[in-house]
Amino acid sequence: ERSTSSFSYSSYHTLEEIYSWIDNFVMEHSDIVSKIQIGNSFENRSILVLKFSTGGSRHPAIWIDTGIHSREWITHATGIWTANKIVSDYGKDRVLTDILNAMDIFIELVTNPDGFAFTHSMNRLWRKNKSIRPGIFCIGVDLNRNWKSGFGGNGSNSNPCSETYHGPSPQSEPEVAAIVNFITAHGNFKALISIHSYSQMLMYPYGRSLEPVSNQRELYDLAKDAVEALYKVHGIEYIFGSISTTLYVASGITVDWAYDSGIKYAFSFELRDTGHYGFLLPATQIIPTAQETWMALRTIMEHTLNH
Ligand SMILES: O=C(NO)N[C@@H](Cc1ccccc1)C(=O)O
Ligand SMILES: [Zn+2]
Repeated sequence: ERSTSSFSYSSYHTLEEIYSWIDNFVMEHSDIVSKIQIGNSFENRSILVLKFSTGGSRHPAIWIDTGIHSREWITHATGIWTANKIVSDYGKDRVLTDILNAMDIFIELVTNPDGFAFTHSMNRLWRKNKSIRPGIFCIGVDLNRNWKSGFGGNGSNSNPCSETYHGPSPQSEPEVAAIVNFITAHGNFKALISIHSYSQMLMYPYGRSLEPVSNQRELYDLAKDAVEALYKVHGIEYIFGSISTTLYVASGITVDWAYDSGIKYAFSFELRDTGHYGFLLPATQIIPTAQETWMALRTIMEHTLNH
């Protein structure tokens, strides 16, 4: 494909189609978007991040990742629509324009490229990455258990055959190490949003313990505003709260690492639905899901800009 005009935002796409869309998208919006390769996956695929910036050297930044769990296809699709929404609304939407005039936005659309390719080729419900190690007879690490913060704790599993296997050590997986290195080197991230599906929840740290974070009240109020903005679009109801109290205890997760690294606005979404279709959400729900999720993301980014 030579342009994004033929790309269907209401369909699910393969890894190759998404990477080709990224190249066209960057070419068509080179004034505001650039592509950064932050590393390579275990099977040596490029790990790509879209940077949205209106200039400046080190603007305070916002991180969004989708697809850390490869079977959660609605998240990549939502990320792609969101990327296009940002370039479409810049200069038109006052709030977004203010955000991008002062901050940079980084979106990693395919955070687990090896697993994503595998969901298209062999196993639609694959969750983990595809790492293999000598003497270990099950494949893959849960990339949402491989982070340093609380690594190996309750709500992660030391059995390599488990869907929540935390891996041999923190950041052992190249897909996690690439993000840690990038965000740490940048040093000026103010918000991180890691997007999963499904359950219709908006959550904040901690996952590793029931202990409230220091700015818990602020995160609660912000999550409440965000899910109200989401609800107004299509009437979809989200619940919200800390991960450990809203969902379950989970250790070694992205948002706990982000929070402990000083990123005080750290959130994790669980997008549609509540289990009717689950991971197999029909493509007809991609755009409605992305539209409502955008209003929540925009609320979180606006708050980050103003605090
Ligand atoms: O995989 C899913 N949902 O996608 N369940 C998530 C729930 C979750 C989400 C965010 C942080 C911690 C835990 C998991 O990794 O267990
Ligand atoms: Zn997930």
